[in-house]
Amino acid sequence: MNEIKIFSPATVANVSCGFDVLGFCLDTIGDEMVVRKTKDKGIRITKIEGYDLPFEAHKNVAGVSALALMEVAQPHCGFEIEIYKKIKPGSGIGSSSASAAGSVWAINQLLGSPFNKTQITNFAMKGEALASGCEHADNIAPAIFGGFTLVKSCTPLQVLAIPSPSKLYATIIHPEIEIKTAEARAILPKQIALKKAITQWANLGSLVHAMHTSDYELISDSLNDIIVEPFRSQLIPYFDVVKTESIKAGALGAGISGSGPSIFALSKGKAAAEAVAHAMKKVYSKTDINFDIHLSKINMEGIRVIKSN
Ligand SMILES: Nc1ncnc2c1ncn2[C@@H]1O[C@H](COP(=O)(O)OP(=O)(O)O)[C@@H](O)[C@H]1O
Ligand SMILES: N[C@@H](CCOP(=O)(O)O)C(=O)O
Repeated sequence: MNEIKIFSPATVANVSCGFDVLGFCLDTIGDEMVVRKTKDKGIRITKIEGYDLPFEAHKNVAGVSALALMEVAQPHCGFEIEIYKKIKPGSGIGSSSASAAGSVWAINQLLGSPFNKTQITNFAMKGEALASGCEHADNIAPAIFGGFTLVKSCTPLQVLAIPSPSKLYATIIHPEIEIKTAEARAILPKQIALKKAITQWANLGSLVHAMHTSDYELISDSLNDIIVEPFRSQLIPYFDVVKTESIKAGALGAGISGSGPSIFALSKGKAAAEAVAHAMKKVYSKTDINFDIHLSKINMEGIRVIKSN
């Protein structure tokens, strides 16, 4: 195989109570990338469509993760990368992760799959660190493993695949303001009160249990974030109204997607997710903020091949 075209999905990180550890993979929104072998060694980004992003490999997350893989793999060829960007950078649904994960996933395929998913995640984290200022894998892991993932540890990297109930649907609204992940991290407190930590890890534990047992009521009861959301929600206009209206419309829960400004809701079944989309739209329609909305089932496969030759 000399060339591969892939779909690299958007992802929702944190999922309310799982800051930096929990995430899930979306099905209906993602970037496309073409990666091909070249005789010249090294990584070249030859095309970027959709958004204005750096072409220099060491400044683009797709290049940084690819270079990390190359350093270990030392292949006898190089690679050129084309990025067809559909996920707006800074939208909170893993735009940088889709590129960072996509390039290494594709190169691994072209090299005959010498690395496993955990190793690919490790390389991709190097790219993600360029965008967010630190290595976190809660977007990268669901893009590579699919479904819901829990990052038990970053060093050494340990990713757990969490099952999810089959009727779970996500609704995402993206109000068109940009929040850089690095900036949304900088406003967070360095220390938290033990009492709050106890509530948060109880919610995370019960959410993971609920996913294993397909207990939708417990999912609903666990989707709370009392640590990060109070700070970041101030950066998102009408966040509280969108959240309240989503839950009134039938969502199991709603919260900030990644570092925002996108807001996600989880619902039981497509009809409920559509009702939530309607309620979310209604809020921003009354303002001068532009938005786009996505409905998606949980993508259990993660990154996938569109074509190869
Ligand atoms: N291939 C890429 N895709 C997206 N963002 C990239 C890429 N390469 C570098 N970046 C930089 O990463 C930042 C966006 O990342 P981030 O703030 O984490 O947004 P998101 O939450 O959408 O991932 C921007 O500063 C952007 O210029
Ligand atoms: N855990 C990270 C996730 C950032 O997600 P993104 O989609 O906004 O890049 C954080 O919350 O900072």
